[in-house]
Parts: sequence; C-alpha cells; structure tokens
Amino acid sequence: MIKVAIVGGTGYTGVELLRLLAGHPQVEITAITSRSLAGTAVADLFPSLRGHSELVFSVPDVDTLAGADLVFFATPHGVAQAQVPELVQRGVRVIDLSADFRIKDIPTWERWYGQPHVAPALAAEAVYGLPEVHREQIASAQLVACPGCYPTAIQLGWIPLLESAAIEPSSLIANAASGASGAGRQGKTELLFAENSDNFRAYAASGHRHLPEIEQGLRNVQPEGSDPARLTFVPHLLPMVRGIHATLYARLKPGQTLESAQALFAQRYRDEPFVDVMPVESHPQTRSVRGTNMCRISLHQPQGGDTLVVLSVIDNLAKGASAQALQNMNIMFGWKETLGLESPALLP
Ligand SMILES: NC(=O)C1=CN([C@@H]2O[C@H](COP(=O)(O)OP(=O)(O)OC[C@H]3O[C@@H](n4cnc5c(N)ncnc54)[C@H](OP(=O)(O)O)[C@@H]3O)[C@@H](O)[C@H]2O)C=CC1
Ligand SMILES: CC(=O)N[C@@H](CCC(=O)OP(=O)(O)O)C(=O)O
Repeated sequence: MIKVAIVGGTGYTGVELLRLLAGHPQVEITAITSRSLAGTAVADLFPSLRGHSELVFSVPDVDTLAGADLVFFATPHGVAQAQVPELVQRGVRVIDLSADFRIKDIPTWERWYGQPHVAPALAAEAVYGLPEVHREQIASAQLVACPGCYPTAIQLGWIPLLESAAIEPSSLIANAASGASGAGRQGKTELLFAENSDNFRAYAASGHRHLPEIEQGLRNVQPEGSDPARLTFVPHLLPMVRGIHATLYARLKPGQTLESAQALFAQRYRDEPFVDVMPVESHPQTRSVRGTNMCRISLHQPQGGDTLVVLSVIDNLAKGASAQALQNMNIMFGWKETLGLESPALLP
C-alpha cells in the first residue's frame, strides 16, 4: 500500500482520480485539497463517492503533502511548478496532470502559456508520461508530466507511422473534437447548457497551446535526420460530456498502402494493453472508451488516394488525464499496468 495525495480534488480530473483510485487495491488516499471547499466532505460534494471516501477537503499544505509517497497535481497550469520543487526535494514522487512539465523548451512553454516558468530545471528532468513511448523512464521517474488530452489521442494515432517514416512529416493535419469536460469544472459562459448543447464549433483554430506539445512528442519518435513533423491542429467543442474524436490526415510516402500502415499499427501496439487497433475502415466511437483508459484507432485510405486517415478516440478525462495518470502510477510502483483500469466502457 502507498499513501497518495491529490492537489485539486474538486475539479473534473480530481474527481475522476478519486473514482479510479477507489477501485485500486494498492492505494490509500491520505489527503485531498481544495482551497474553496476546505472542510467539506468529499462525499457531500460528490455523492457518487458516498461509501467510497471518508475524506474531507483540506487546504494544500506542503507538510501534509510531503507525508505521501505520491502526489497527483490536478490543478490549472502554473500551480504545480510552484509547489512541486519542495516536494521533489523531500523525496516525494509526483504525477502532474497539468502542462507545467510537459514541454522541454521553456521559451516555447512561456510563449504558449503566457507566463514565466518558475521551475525550468524540473521541466528538464520530468518524464513525459505517455507509457507507449516512455515506459522505461516512467518506471524510475520522480516527476511524471501527464500528456494533455488532445496530445494523447493525436500522438497515439501517428506514432507508428512517424517512427517508420511511412508518411510525409510536413503533411500532418489533425481535426479533433472534445467533450465539454475537457474545459474543466469552472463556470464559463460558452459551457452553459444553452450555449453548448445542440451546437458544434471549432475554437483556437489559429493556434492552440497543445500544438507545441504534440509536435515535440511526434518529433521525438522520428528517426534521426527526418524532416521534423509539422502539424495543423484545429480543436472543436462537442455538445457532450466526455470524449475526444481525432481525425488525422497525412500523405503516405510512395510504396506505402493502407495494408502496410495497418501492419505497422498492429505490430507497434501488439503488446499495448490500452491501444486497440481496430480492423481497417472501422469507425471507433467515443462511447466505446467512455470511463476507460483505452485508445481505439482505425485507418482509412479514402478513394484509394495517397492520404491516410487515422481515427483515434479516447476519453479526455481517462486516457486523456486521470486514467493515464493511474497507468503511470502503476508503472512507477512496479504494479501490473492495468491494475484498477480493467473495466470496459459504460454503454449505452
Ligand atoms: N479536463 C480535462 O479533460 C483535462 C484536464 N487536464 C489538466 O488537468 C488539470 C486539472 O484540470 P480540471 O480537473 O479539468 O480542472 P478544474 O478547473 O475542473 O479543477 C481545478 C482544481 O484545481 C484546484 N486549484 C485551482 N487553483 C489552485 C491553486 N492555485 N492551488 C491549489 N489548487 C488549485 C481547484 O480547487 P480549489 O480552487 O478549490 O483549490 C480545483 O480542484 C489542468 O491543468 C488541466 O489542463 C489534462 C487533461 C485533460
Ligand atoms: C474542450 C476544452 O476546452 N479542452 C481544453 C483542453 C484540456 C486539456 O487537456 O488540456 P491541458 O491539460 O493541456 O490543459 C482546451 O482546449 O483548453
């Protein structure tokens, strides 16, 4: 058993962590923080956790957090980088769900996030928590930076092709749509039922902060000497709660076919418990991954042309955040990677 603390327990990724950890046999949650609801019982705020949690929210306090073996940060950007250095110094392991430690190039982080980075040395040390690429480094990491939700769906959809140089790396286009829980639990006008339901729209089409994270991850898997992966990324907001559907377009290199691409995916993800390569020309649905750590992928070659379309779906709060954080925890502590993550999606 390890002791775990969560900073940011009243948000959507925080409560998803609580839901998943309630079914994990190796974890005892010793602290969960909220500045605004300190003193409130977790089960009063989230009745879904009645009978599963006796915890009460407390204000973040470094001495309390340092009593845990592992601390999850489920907080907005900028929070973890201010608090993690002391915890790391005191020997605590940390999984950060925010973007604070994902990007290695600090000027790039500062430009996209619009604030100075206060812990650049830790950003250099942090391991990017995409197990399908960094499993070995995650196992021994003290600080893991969990990938963003769009970056998870998009990277998993292109990694086999870029590793094998099977597509033109400068031809990449990603259209991805997310459920509204991706925007967190704070009140925002555009997330009101009357604004978001029965509606569909793109946002940040001229530049979203996940772009540099995705490009960094894709370039990292390319063979040395390749032209760097370049991406056009347009996110959309869907009138649903959970799920990301990414439609990825790339030009196949001469000699590559739908069948050769499918074989690359089948081989690359053969032993991955959380990537499901579906039969060619399938249409994965967000509903098939709801509440799970699964990424389902399928490939298409419309009209037999030279464009390969990859469809990739995840649950933004699960494989896109909290369940992937648990997968990382399982790897860090040497447990079976699927522990606490085995349940299939909720249907209908
Ligand atoms: N929603 C999603 O699908 C995904 C989110 N993420 C990332 O995960 C992180 C959390 O997201 P999400 O759960 O949606 O966010 P929410 O806005 O729903 O929740 C944020 C939480 O952080 C706490 N918090 C806010 N400011 C501070 C602070 N200065 N110090 C300590 N605690 C603070 C809040 O509680 P209180 O103010 O009471 O302290 C609240 O519990 C974000 O960085 C987000 O970008 C990553 C992938 C997917
Ligand atoms: C629908 C929606 O608003 N989604 C969020 C992405 C949330 C997320 O995963 O991103 P970070 O962890 O990098 O913040 C957005 O586009 O800002």
